[in-house]
Amino acid sequence: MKLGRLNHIGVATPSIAESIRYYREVMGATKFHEPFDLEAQGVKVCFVDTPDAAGELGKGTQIELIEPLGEDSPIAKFLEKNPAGAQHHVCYEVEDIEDARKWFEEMGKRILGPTRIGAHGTPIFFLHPKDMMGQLTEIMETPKGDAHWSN
Ligand SMILES: CC[C@H](C(=O)O)C(=O)SCCNC(=O)CCNC(=O)[C@H](O)C(C)(C)COP(=O)(O)OP(=O)(O)OC[C@H]1O[C@@H](n2cnc3c(N)ncnc32)[C@H](O)[C@@H]1OP(=O)(O)O
Ligand SMILES: [Co+2]
Repeated sequence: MKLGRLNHIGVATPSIAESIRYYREVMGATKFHEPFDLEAQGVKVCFVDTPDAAGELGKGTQIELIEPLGEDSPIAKFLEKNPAGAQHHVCYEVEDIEDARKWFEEMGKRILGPTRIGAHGTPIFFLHPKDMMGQLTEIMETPKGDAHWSN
């Protein structure tokens, strides 16, 4: 497996509305995507764009704001421990999600649940933070047709 780009940083927040204000007013962010509910994953999601190396918005790493949705949201307990919100996970891209799953399984890393469709509409899975140097790690298959794998 080859490490791909850092697709997003997951940031848990008690309020996406408040976080949007923060990223706009304090951090000077300008590109906010429409928040949406991801019921199957128990979160409300809002992507905030950061510029890529050329200063362009649209291809750079995103901030993924996630707010608990429903009773058994997987981030509810995390927010109890971090009531103001906190950096929650990182998401790296890979070329082939099944190849990546085998790679980590063979190393004995705990994969949290089945491979499923994530917030970008592509297959993802999570790796337990205790097996990943303390970092909850999301692996996401690069959207097909994304030229960056060709270079
Ligand atoms: C998929 C849609 C979207 C996308 O990008 O496509 C998302 O990213 S949605 C993101 C929300 N979904 C998930 O996080 C799913 C995977 N997460 C889990 O399965 C759980 O959150 C889990 C297993 C990581 C933690 O479970 P729980 O919240 O019940 O907490 P525990 O007390 O059992 O945790 C055990 C141990 O891990 C430490 N921990 C918990 N969360 C994190 C974290 N985000 N980063 C680092 N460490 C974490 C926790 O402190 C416990 O450690 P201990 O030393 O035992 O206290
Ligand atoms: Co994520």
